[in-house]
Amino acid sequence: MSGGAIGMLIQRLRANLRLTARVFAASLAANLLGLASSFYTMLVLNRYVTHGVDSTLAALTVGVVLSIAFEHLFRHVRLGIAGRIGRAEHERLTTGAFGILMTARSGAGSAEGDAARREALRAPEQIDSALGSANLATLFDLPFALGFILVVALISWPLAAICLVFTLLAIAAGLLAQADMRAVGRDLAQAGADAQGLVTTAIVGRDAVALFGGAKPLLGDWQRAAKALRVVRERMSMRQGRAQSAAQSLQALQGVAVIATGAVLVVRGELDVGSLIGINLLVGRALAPFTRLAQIGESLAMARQAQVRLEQFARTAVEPTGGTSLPRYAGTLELRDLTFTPPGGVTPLLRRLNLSVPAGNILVLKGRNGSGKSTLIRLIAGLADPQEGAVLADGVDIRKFAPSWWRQQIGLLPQEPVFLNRTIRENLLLANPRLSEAELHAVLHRAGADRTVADCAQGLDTPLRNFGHELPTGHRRRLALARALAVGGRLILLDEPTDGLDSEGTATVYRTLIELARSGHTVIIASHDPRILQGASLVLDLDQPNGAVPNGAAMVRDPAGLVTP
Ligand SMILES: Nc1ncnc2c1ncn2[C@@H]1O[C@H](COP(=O)(O)OP(=O)(O)OP(=O)(O)O)[C@@H](O)[C@H]1O
Repeated sequence: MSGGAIGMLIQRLRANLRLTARVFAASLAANLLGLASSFYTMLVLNRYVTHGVDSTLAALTVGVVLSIAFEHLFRHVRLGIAGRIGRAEHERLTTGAFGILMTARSGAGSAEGDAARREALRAPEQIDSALGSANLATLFDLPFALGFILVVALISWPLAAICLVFTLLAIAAGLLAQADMRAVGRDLAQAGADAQGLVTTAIVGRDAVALFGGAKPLLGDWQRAAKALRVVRERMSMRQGRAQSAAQSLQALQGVAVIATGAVLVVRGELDVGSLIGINLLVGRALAPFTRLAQIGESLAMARQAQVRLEQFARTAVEPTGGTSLPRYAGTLELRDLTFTPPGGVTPLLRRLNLSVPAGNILVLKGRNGSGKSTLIRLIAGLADPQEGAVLADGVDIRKFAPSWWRQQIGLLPQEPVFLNRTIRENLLLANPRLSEAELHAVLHRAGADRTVADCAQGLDTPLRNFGHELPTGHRRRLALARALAVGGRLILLDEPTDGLDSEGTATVYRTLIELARSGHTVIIASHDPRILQGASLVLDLDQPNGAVPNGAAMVRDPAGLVTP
C-alpha cells in the first residue's frame, strides 16, 4: 500500500481529531455489536442444542436481528462522519489548485502543458475519493478484525491460526492484485487521454476537418483509439474480477477449513457446536476488511500519484500577491537590455532590447510574423517575465509592482480577445468596477462598440458565450478595445487594433489613437497598418539586426502626431 497516501491519511485524521474520535467510537460500537451477536449466537445455540427449548431459538433470532440492525445504524452514522473528515482539506486543495491556475506566470513552472494542468486540477478529486468515507471505514475496521482473531484464539487457537493464515493470504493476494492493476491503470489513463484528444480535435477543428479531408483519417484514428480503450478496459475489468473472485474463494475456503477443523474439535470434545458456529461468523467478519485491501490499495496508490502531480503543480511560479505602487504613474516606459527566450527555446526571441518611451508617445512595434511583437506586449503587461533585463515604468522595474496595481495602469487589447462568459456589462465592470453608467457608454462610443451593443438582443446585458467567440470578429475587437479603455490606465497596449475591422471600425481606431495621444496617454501598438506606422512618434522594428533598434534609438517618424484618415 502506498506509504505517501497513508501519510496523507494520517495528516487528515490528525487535523480532524474530534471527527476521527467519533469515527473510532462508531467503529467500536459497530464491531462490538458484531462481536456480541456472534457470542450471543454461541451461548443461545449451546442452550438450544442442550435443552431444545424453541423460545430460546426465537430469542436468538430476535436478539441477533436487533444487533445487526444497530450495527448497520452505527456503520451508516460512521460513513457520514468519515465523509466530513477530508472536507476542509479537499476545499483547500481545490481552491489552491484553481488559484495557481489563475495566477501562474506564463512560461514558468513544470506543469506547463494543458494536459498537465487539467490532471493537476483533477488530483484533489482522486485524493478525495481514495480517502473517502467507504475506504476510511474499512481501514478503521482493520484493528477490530485483528481483535476478532484474538478473541477466536482465546476460544480455540487452531481455528484462530487458520483465520490468521487466510488473513495473510488475503493481504498477499491484495498486494499482487494491486501490482497487477497498476500497470493496466496507467494504460487505461493513457488510452482515455488519447481518445479525449481526438474528441477535442473533432470539436475544435470541425470546420478544418470537414473542409480539408481530415474526416477519414480522424475516423480511423478514433476507431483505433476506441478499440485500444476497449481492450485495456477489458483487461482492467478482468483483473478486478480476478481480484474479487480470489477474495470470494479465500472466504469460502476459510469457511471450509474452519468448519472441517472445528468439526474434528467438536467430535474430540474440545469445542461445542455453538462456539463453532459463532467462531465461523467471527472469522468471516475478520477476513472481510482484508479482502477489500487490494481495491483500497489501488486507489491509495492513485491518490499518491495525484498528490505528486499536485505538488509539482504547486511549484509553478505564480504572480506575487503584494508589491509596491506609485502614487501616480506618469506614463514613461523603458526597456533595458530586455531579453526573452520562449520556454523550451534556445535562441532569444527578443535580445537585449533598449528603448525609452517618454510619456504621451505612440510607439509602434513592427516586424515580420513571429518576430515577437505580441510577446513584447505581454512582457510590458507583466504577463511574462524576461530572462534578462527589465521593463521599467517611471524608472521602476515593473516586477516590483503589485500585479493588481500595474494592471490598473494598463489598457490591453490582445490580438485574440477573450471574454468571460458573462454579460457585456459585467465584462466591462470587472475591468473597472468604478465606471458609472455614463462612462460605460462613453467608453463603448470611443471604441466604436455602441453599435455592437445595440445589435445585441439584450444590449449591455447580453450574455457572452464561448468566451466572446460567437460574436463577429470586428464586434469582438471593438468590445475588447472598449474593455481596454474602460480600465482607464495611462499605458495603452494594442495588438493589431485594426485587424479584422471594416473601414468604419478602422477610422474609429485612428480617432481613438489621436484622442489618447492628445490626452497624454502612452500608447504601444503592434501593427502593420501603414497609417498607424505613419502616425507613430516612435517605431521599434523587431526585424533589425540583433532584433532591436540599437541602443534605444528608435526612429522618430512623425512627432506631430497621428495622421487622420
Ligand atoms: N510563452 C510562450 N511559450 C511558447 N512560445 C512562445 C511564448 N511566447 C512567445 N512564444 C513564441 O514566440 C514567437 C513569437 O510570437 P509572437 O506572437 O510574439 O510574434 P508576433 O510578432 O506577434 O507575430 P504575428 O505578427 O504573427 O502576430 C512565436 O513562435 C511564439 O510561439
